[in-house]
Amino acid sequence: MRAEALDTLIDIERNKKLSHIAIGETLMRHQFEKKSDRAFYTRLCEGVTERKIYLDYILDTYSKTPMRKCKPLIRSLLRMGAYQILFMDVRDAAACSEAVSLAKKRGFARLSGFVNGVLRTIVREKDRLPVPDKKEFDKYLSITYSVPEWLSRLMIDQYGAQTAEMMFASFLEARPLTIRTNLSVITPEALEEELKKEGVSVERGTYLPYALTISHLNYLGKLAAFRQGKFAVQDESSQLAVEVADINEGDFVLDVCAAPGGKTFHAADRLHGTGKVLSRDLTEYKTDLIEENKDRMCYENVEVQQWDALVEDESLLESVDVLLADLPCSGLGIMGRKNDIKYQMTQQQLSELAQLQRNILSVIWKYVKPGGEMIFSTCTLNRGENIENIRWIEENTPMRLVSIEDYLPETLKGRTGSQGYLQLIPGKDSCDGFFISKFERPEAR
Ligand SMILES: C[S@@+](CC[C@H](N)C(=O)[O-])C[C@H]1O[C@@H](n2cnc3c(N)ncnc32)[C@H](O)[C@@H]1O
Repeated sequence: MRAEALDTLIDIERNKKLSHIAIGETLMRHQFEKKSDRAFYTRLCEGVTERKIYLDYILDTYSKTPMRKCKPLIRSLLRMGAYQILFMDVRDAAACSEAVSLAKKRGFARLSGFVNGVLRTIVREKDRLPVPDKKEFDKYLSITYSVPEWLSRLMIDQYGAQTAEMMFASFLEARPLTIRTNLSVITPEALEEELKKEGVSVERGTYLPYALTISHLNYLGKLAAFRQGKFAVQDESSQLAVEVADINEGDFVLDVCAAPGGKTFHAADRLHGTGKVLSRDLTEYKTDLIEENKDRMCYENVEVQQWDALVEDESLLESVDVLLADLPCSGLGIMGRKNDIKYQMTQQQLSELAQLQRNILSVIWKYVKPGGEMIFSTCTLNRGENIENIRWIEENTPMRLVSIEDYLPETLKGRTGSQGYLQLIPGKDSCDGFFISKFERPEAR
């Protein structure tokens, strides 16, 4: 598994590949027989990626050559070794000797002594590792939680030092997979039973009665309940975005940025076979993802369409009961699930995404019927893309923020839901970072 992990980590770095794609490709190719091998491989690749900045800080302390100057293969080997020694339940000797043997096998015999020396020093120094100075708190957060310094500063500016640290720490914690019961075909209780029979550990969700968390599963596609569309993988934060929408039987729901369809199918579930959800996304690749999920979930009342949300569709003006505007965003709220976001996002992209949202919003609000509603949501923590954009909507469209307080679970009440929006914060809330707001189009006078 270590050899495969090494190849994957080099692939991610050299080809700038998204880690979940590189990992997924290897899992497809190798089909590890044992569940434990698959878990070891995945944990090693994900762990090294998510702790990269911290690992380099430690390795640079004990290596004469800084990591940025090492050959890619040696750098990945050292990161893998250090990760096993510091964060995994692996014998230190095995972590070192396997790294040495991989260096030799890959034609770097002359550097195997260097690899051995650095890793064995980390083993020896394990209990007195350097700790970054808290006086420069942005640097301290950046190294400790492996986030770029600009991002650390942004979160400190927007949320304060304590909350920023809580969020970054929470992103590094293991997260169970959250699912939404497809209430059209099964109850949460029956689904829980079925999953347990398939050997999966199941817990109830924190906020919603139809949310469950699952763990100890090998591969999602192997679960009959998944293949039969009895549930969808969806974080509770994202489920809350549809929970606060007033979707009634017979409604026409438009989901303008829908792939892979999480909220589309949740909305369809609410319609109980009546009305319609028009589910759109920009590219064919994305609409194919929605179609795939539609085939599995078997909703008749979902229509999938390729459409650029920036282009006005005259045929839809003032026709929609509920508009789902789950817009493209920086994804800072899901950094814990998608390790690449923190390394690939830039400050410039944050502003471009906020502007893209405004451009989309300036077109789509017109589809809402007078008296109808729009849910504007993002999976980010960046205020420029959420709170500042709800102000923009209020100033530039006739849409008016309306309270979501009555729709929120007890534990989330009193968090500005009465003003019409909710910012979920990882570490404080038991879910991803997510932003939800609700607007109504006033009735014509
Ligand atoms: C946050 S994701 C949507 C997640 C989805 N609502 C769900 O719950 O599964 C944003 C989506 O917006 C799509 N998108 C980006 N620009 C778009 C555009 N101009 N028109 C339509 N969709 C767009 C992206 O392809 C992406 O699938």
